[in-house]
Amino acid sequence: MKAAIIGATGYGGAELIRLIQHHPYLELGTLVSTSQTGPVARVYPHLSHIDRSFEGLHVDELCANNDLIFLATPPGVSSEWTPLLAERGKIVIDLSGDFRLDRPEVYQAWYGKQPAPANWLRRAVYGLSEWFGEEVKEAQIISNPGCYPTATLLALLPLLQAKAIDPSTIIIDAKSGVSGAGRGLKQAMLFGEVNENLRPYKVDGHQHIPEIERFASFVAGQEIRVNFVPHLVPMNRGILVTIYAKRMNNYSIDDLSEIYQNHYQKASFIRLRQQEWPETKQVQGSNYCDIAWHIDERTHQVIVLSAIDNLMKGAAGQAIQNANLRLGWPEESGLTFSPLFP
Ligand SMILES: NC(=O)C1=CN([C@@H]2O[C@H](COP(=O)(O)OP(=O)(O)OC[C@H]3O[C@@H](n4cnc5c(N)ncnc54)[C@H](OP(=O)(O)O)[C@@H]3O)[C@@H](O)[C@H]2O)C=CC1
Ligand SMILES: CC(=O)N[C@@H](CCC(=O)OP(=O)(O)O)C(=O)O
Repeated sequence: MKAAIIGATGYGGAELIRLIQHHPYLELGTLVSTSQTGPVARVYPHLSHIDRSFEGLHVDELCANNDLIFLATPPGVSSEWTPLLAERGKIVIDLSGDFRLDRPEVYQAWYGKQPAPANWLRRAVYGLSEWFGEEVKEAQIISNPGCYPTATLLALLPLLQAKAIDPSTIIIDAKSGVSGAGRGLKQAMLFGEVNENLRPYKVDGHQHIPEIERFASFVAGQEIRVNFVPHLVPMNRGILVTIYAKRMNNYSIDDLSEIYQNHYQKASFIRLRQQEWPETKQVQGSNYCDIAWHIDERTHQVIVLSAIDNLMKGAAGQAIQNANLRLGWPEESGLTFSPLFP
């Protein structure tokens, strides 16, 4: 199966190239760039062993030469291209936020971009693989989750489903490495401004809030609002979220362990850590999500920690996991390598 990448010059695109190159069933198809032509090595010297070039975006040619199309493009791009590709029968996996929200006005409010038409939004399946894998198997448009929502929802959903926490008390404290912001030049991402700095941002509203609330509400069966504050950390890769919520129904730490074990017993990429706290270094370069939990018996507060690599489980790794599910291959195909350590 040939897989094209639109946005192949970005960080998500480069990670997809790396993963597809080692995939047992996928082959690199067209590598689309709207700004670059010429060899991949000119943009990414670390990929100089890959004898391929970037090409412009020509829809008919792209669809004729590829089976599967990944979009790793900024917000507002996929909403335009996905309908054209899907109408030509292609499977589309979108790494951007364009198809994660079901209501166009909500997308417009949080992303400030023109949304895809509502009927197209409804056709997309949310690719949080461990929760919606059965739907992904049948989907033509797979909307890959955001990096923060992936780390957050994987930790939060089992507790919401089990009614182990009070849904009105959820606080999500999140931290990300700089690759989460993409490869584009931005003054705020200069070494001198990021190094030795810990920066909260979008405290007054991050675009991942409605995505987290949509799927938390769906699983809990009630409308949920969360507090979410992201921080930029001077490291390349990784996300760590710490979630706080009030315990309900007097659940014990053993009950929480049982909830997580029951839910994730068959999930190859979820590593449940008991009394060992997740760290970004322990998942770096891999598709794992490490989750641990604790109850403060004095305050009745549940504390859950979750770590992923934002470019892997938070983007390209999960996109490949979804391609595997969709195409009927073992879910782990091309993703079984261990984290890079140290
Ligand atoms: N970085 C991360 O950790 C994560 C990113 N995401 C999402 O994935 C998507 C890609 O992210 P990332 O790789 O980091 O971003 P980058 O900024 O690194 O790359 C985006 C790429 O999109 C291409 N592009 C820009 N404008 C257009 C356009 N109008 N039409 C077609 N292609 C265009 C650019 O390539 P060129 O100019 O060569 O065409 C660019 O290389 C984004 O939506 C992001 O929000 C999701 C989860 C995690
Ligand atoms: C560190 C950093 O800047 N991270 C980005 C991650 C967003 C992202 O990946 O975009 P989607 O909305 O498409 O998921 C941010 O917080 O905006």
